[in-house]
Amino acid sequence: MKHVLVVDDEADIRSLLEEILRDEGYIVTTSGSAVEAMELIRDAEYDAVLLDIWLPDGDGLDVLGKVRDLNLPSPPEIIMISGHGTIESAVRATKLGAYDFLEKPLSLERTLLMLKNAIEARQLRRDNRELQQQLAQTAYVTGESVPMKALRQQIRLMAPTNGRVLIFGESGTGKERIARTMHAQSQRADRVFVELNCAAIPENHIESELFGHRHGAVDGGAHEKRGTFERADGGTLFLDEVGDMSLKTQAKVLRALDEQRFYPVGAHNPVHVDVRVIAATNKNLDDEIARGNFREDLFYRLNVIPFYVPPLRDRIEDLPLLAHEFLQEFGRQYGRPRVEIASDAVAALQNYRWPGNVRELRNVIERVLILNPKANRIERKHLPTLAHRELRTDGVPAADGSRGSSLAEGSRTLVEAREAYERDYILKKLDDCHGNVSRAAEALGLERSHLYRKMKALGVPIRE
Ligand SMILES: Nc1ncnc2c1ncn2[C@@H]1O[C@H](COP(=O)(O)OP(=O)(O)OP(=O)(O)O)[C@@H](O)[C@H]1O
Repeated sequence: MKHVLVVDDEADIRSLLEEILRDEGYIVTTSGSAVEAMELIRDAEYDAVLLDIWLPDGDGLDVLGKVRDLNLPSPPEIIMISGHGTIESAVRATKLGAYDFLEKPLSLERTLLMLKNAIEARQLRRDNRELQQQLAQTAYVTGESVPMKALRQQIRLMAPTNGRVLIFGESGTGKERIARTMHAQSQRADRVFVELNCAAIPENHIESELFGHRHGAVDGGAHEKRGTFERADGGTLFLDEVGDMSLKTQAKVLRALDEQRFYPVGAHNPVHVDVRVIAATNKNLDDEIARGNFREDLFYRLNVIPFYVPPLRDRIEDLPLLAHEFLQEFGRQYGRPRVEIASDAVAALQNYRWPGNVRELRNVIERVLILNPKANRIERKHLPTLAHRELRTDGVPAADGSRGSSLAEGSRTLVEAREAYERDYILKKLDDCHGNVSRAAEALGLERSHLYRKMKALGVPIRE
């Protein structure tokens, strides 16, 4: 429920507004003085303040200035109330940052509408700030291994240019993270970053997802839809799993990249856009080109600069840093900011091959925290049993010298056992189908996009 503070020297206006606003579902606090209003604003969070300009112990304008000086993390929207002869001050107040002003005698309809709009504006500002913070939080790439340092250097060089980048790497290695970091360091940082995962969308929908459609152009599509290219206008479009597009869609994407314009499905006029495209794939596109599945001209258009992200097992020295980072992230999220991880647990984690790469590590750390709510220190015994077949046998022993044993001898929960079974079964079907996800999906009785999402969630590497 939204909280409104009414500050007015006239008692009957205060009580009238209080009654009406309560009926409208607001929580209402009232005050008749400038000093008290300041105290209230300092002590509680209000969504909006209706503030009279004339107060017995001060001026509404002073209150406005003081609220601004408080630098509150989420300040209220302030609507000034002016009587005769104070309209000029009210106009000045809006210049000083008040949302708007209302004249006495108050119109009920106008007051309610303005209050609603002010509260919505505040909410939008908050959402926007949160989005910016989220973006800033994920806009860096952790890792001190040689390839990760080199990648960071490449990002720094490429980000400010408009150059297209194609990122290669197994599932979960951090390709999207790299794309977001590039966007955050680019001149488009204050514009949108739009992601489209070409593998997660059924083949016959990709075109309308990318380019949108006009009224009635798509089955069941009674309304118009803006595609990802249009939504990304001015910003960055991240095309994930770009190797999963049909040849027909590839031809359209090629044209859109060349001309920076395209035709939505069923449209007669083109839409012009200014979009930077960053693409990613976990397929070997050279092979796909040789097999006739991927257009060579599109490959060169996208691949102005190639970025290679190595799998986690090939930069296992990055694991301790990543594990600590995820521990801190989830520790904060679950109200345990001081939780630590023991070095034998880190060593055991380094002894695993991480087929699902950094995503799998992040999931494991979150799961360990949830399943051990009392542990302030994560030890080896707390780790789940990870798939035995993925333990390292490449001569890289864990710090404690162990090799080839499961991470923890503890018993599995039902969820873990089911996940392990599902993972093994999917891997077996993939083996049977020589890694072809579409055929494995058919054999398992699943939609390809559904199997794809499942593989991602279970940390099954996607190597078609
Ligand atoms: N270097 C890194 N530092 C911190 N977090 C990372 C890093 N790399 C990956 N992550 C985290 O791991 C998870 C998976 O990363 P991301 O989605 O970028 O991988 P991806 O290669 O795009 O995967 P997919 O190919 O399956 O789409 C995300 O939560 C991401 O924030």
